[in-house]
Amino acid sequence: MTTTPVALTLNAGSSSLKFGLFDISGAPAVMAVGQIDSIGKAPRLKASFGPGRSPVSRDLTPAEAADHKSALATALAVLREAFPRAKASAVGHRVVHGGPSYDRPMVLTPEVMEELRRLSPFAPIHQPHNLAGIDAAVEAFPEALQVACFDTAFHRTHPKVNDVFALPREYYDKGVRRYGFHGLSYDYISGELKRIAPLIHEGRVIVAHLGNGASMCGMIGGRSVASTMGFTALDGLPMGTRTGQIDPGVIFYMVQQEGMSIDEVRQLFYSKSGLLGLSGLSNDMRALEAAGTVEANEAIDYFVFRIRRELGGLAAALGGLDALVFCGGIGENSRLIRERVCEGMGWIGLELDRERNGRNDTVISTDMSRARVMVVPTNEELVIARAAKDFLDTRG
Ligand SMILES: Nc1ncnc2c1ncn2[C@@H]1O[C@H](COP(=O)(O)OP(=O)(O)O)[C@@H](O)[C@H]1O
Ligand SMILES: CC(=O)OP(=O)(O)O
Ligand SMILES: [Mg+2]
Repeated sequence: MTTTPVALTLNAGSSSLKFGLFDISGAPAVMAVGQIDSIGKAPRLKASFGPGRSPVSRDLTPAEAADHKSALATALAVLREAFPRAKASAVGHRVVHGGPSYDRPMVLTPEVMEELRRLSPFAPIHQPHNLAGIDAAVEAFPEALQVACFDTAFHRTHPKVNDVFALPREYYDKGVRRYGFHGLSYDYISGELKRIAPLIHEGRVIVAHLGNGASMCGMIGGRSVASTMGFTALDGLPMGTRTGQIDPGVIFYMVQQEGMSIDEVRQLFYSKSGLLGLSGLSNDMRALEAAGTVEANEAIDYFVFRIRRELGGLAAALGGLDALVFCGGIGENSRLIRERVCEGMGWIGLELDRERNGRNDTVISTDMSRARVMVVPTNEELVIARAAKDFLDTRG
């Protein structure tokens, strides 16, 4: 049996499971990363195992990933086959909701689990999967340290004005607040900026995490000041299947005039709207860019329009802008979206260099641009692995 300490990371999304295996004898070094997409529909596995080993990319049978639990079993089987002697000393979990009090990773105890279960209604398409992943991991690795890393934790530095809704005060005390999400991604980007662009890191930065879920975060000195997601991961930008910001009056209309139940409205807002709803075609930006239909183009127009609106709003909250950073599947890969977001944004100091953008360079603004535009691939798994290692180290 190997003596190398290893951490497993699990990141259960609404329809995907991302996993990583890290050697944590020093700074976490990736041994394997992978993901299973389209769980419960047409599942597909992708995994890579470092230099000299062939990556895997194959369709799974429906039974291999019928739900998150079976997807986890499949992922573990793939990892065991690739690293038969590895034994996880710690399992780090991405947990979307940490509520008002968790502002850093936590070791999972029965008390913490109970609090996280209580938060499930706040993140209905994420939290139950995160918790199911934890239960399954405890069963599979009973001796490993189980660590939760929260999407909300990074935003606990929000000033109160960015934390409240204009509701009677009692609801704030009950936890009805603007939490903000994608914090592991923002944490990673903040750390990367400190490493590769320390002066920018000290300044006013807007990070656009544009994936299937999408949000933006305004930071000063690498700390979150404001973000577009609020009480749940439904607010802010339109997403693959989520509405983003919407007049809450629409909910009353759907219930009272369309005769929908609250569950049906939830389904509609979380799973049938966003890019999918507007395009009538797909939640996948690649498919929309390729389609060229009026509806697909309108979906892209709305996505870009809302990003640009939030950019202006966040810049106002920060008192100016020193850099815009793109990350997430769309932010890291879509030249078109980046170009359209930055088009005509000279007034806010952004000037894109088309060639650099076309090459996916790290800096994609011109040398004359007052604010820098950057593409920084995010790495939520590494943030989780670091937290797991820190806990293991402090426990000796
Ligand atoms: N080359 C590309 N061009 C445009 N969009 C892309 C490209 N590659 C990936 N994407 C988009 O990225 C999104 C998924 O992002 P990702 O960050 O992996 O999502 P999540 O982690 O939230 O599931 C999808 O909409 C996908 O179409
Ligand atoms: C919080 C959230 O929206 O997460 P994801 O992007 O994984 O859906
Ligand atoms: Mg994501």
